[in-house]
Amino acid sequence: MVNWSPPPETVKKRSPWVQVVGHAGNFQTDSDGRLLKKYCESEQQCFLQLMSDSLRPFVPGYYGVTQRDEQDYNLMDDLLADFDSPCIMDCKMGSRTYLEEELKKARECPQPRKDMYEKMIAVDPEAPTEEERLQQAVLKTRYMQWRETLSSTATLGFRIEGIKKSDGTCNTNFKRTKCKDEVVQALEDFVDNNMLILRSYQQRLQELRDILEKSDFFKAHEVVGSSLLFVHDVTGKAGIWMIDFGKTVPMTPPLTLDHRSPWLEGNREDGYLWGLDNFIDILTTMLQEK
Ligand SMILES: Nc1ncnc2c1ncn2[C@@H]1O[C@H](COP(=O)(O)OP(=O)(O)OP(=O)(O)O)[C@@H](O)[C@H]1O
Ligand SMILES: O=P(O)(O)O[C@@H]1[C@H](O)[C@H](O)[C@@H](OP(=O)(O)O)[C@H](OP(=O)(O)O)[C@H]1O
Repeated sequence: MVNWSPPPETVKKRSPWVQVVGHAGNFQTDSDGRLLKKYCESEQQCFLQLMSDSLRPFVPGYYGVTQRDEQDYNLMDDLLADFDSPCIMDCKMGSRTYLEEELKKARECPQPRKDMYEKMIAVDPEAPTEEERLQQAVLKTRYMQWRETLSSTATLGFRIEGIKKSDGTCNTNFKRTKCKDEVVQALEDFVDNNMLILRSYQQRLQELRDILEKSDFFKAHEVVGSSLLFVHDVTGKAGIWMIDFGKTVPMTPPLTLDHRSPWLEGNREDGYLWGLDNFIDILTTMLQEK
């Protein structure tokens, strides 16, 4: 028997997976270019529906639930697997980052959080109210609203959460990146002024918008806290995918959302498409000005 192995140059090197932002300890990798994310039932329900929705090309492939060390995980494609030392950006979409349900619960049973108070004063010691200062704690919804107005979430309907460059540097210090000029600067730095990459991203976002406007899944879900993951590498390859459906919840039929109308409590609008429109406009202006 002859043992054959391919010549070294044809063996594809897989870049190791890296997490840009999000909860620490939520992910594990496997050897097949797949990722395990701690099981969340609502996320599983979304993935199951997305696999037969028109949005399928814009989300990681989903392979069901798996167990490791007695913990359940949702198994999905590692979107970085086909890239060579990728640059990665996580942008949280929408004008609201907490569910209406969370607001209701916070009113019925307020649970002020000390960790969020600490995170708040680390950024702005003046931000807490007198009452919050006395309690040394803030409600989660209050913290989330504060984060929205401090960043571009409230004014543009999306915000940059983190950027990891191909040289390994990682920046998650975007809490105060709010106005258009600051967003543009961060985007220019992310693509290293490569207009071909920027054009690919603009086209991919336009394709995504076309599909979102027709998707049955999207119409029927409040999409909160979900991100777009931007990935490109030195070969010029670039892609964008929707990730994180932990707070994407179904509307009660026949209710639907347009994802552009301003949020008024009770209407459950999330501002996702409003944010995407703004994102596309920003990229278009950047390309015109070059
Ligand atoms: N399918 C994927 N392929 C590659 N990287 C991924 C994938 N899903 C998530 N990631 C990485 O993990 C990070 C966190 O992902 P995600 O938002 O799903 O986690 P989370 O813990 O639910 O976050 P949050 O704190 O916003 O709730 C992303 O920024 C990205 O770097
Ligand atoms: O980015 P920050 O400022 O660190 O704040 C976190 C961020 O808003 C996460 O999206 C949120 O998790 P969810 O989206 O799952 O609500 C988390 O809440 P948590 O601490 O309750 O997990 C916050 O602490």
